[in-house]
Amino acid sequence: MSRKANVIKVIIAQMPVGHNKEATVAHTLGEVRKAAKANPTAKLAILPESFNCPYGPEHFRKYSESVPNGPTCKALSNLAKELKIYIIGGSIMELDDNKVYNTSTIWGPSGEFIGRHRKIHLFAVDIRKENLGGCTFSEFTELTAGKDITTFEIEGRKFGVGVCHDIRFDELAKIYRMEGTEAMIYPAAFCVCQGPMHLKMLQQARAIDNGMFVGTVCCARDPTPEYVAWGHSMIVDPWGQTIAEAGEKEEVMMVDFDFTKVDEFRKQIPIFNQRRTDLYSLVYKKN
Ligand SMILES: O=C(O)CCC(=O)C(=O)O
Repeated sequence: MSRKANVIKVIIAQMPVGHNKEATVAHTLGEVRKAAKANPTAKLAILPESFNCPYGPEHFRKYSESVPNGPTCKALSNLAKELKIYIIGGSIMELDDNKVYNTSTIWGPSGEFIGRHRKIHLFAVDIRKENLGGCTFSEFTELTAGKDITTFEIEGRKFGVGVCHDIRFDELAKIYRMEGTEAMIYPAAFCVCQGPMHLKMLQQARAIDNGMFVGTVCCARDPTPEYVAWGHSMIVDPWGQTIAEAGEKEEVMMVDFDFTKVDEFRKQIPIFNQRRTDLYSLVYKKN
């Protein structure tokens, strides 16, 4: 068996999303290119949720395209090949058989399509909170939910992918843990209401529950649309410590995922093996 990497350097690209899809994609991928050239040891780049489409149900179908052969996918594939890195392409709106999915695509260093994660838990809330402005939003009118979990490996370390609201479901993260995942990545678009309340705590909870890295890569703040993104992309280590956090604006961070922390946490706090599976169980009903 090949040796597992101890540290994997990752580019976290918190980017703004405009109304001109081509221009947004070109800008985002250009910033990733700059970061990768300045940091040639980076192995993976991650983009935000809905990174080429303003986050609102009225836009989803209009901006949707086919996976893996649409124009945004081609651009992601070409960039991965040019830079010889892995890319988790945030998410885009995928059109398939007249249905629209919120889909994260994953690309390998030869530009190959490794897989897709269709957001499993569609987002719908109606929150009223003094001082935070509240949030009423639903993806259910426009989107279809995915059914499958998605993992892939870089140098012997297993990454799992969810999309934004998927992070609220501890069962899903546990299933990924049962599949051997060591880092969960959630391209996200938390807004200014739930972001400050929950984003960090959710990441810490999923990380400590499962002894794994948990990363969110979010859209940068644009105060003009109805849905105002919180920004604050963040990487939390298996011990629940925040090792990187962006502000609210466009920002590219370089983050070392030191996987020896996963090994240490799992050895020193062996809760996964202490589960009372004689008393309870969690089952992934694979389709
Ligand atoms: O779960 C939340 O509060 C936010 C989720 C979200 O913004 C999304 O799924 O895009």
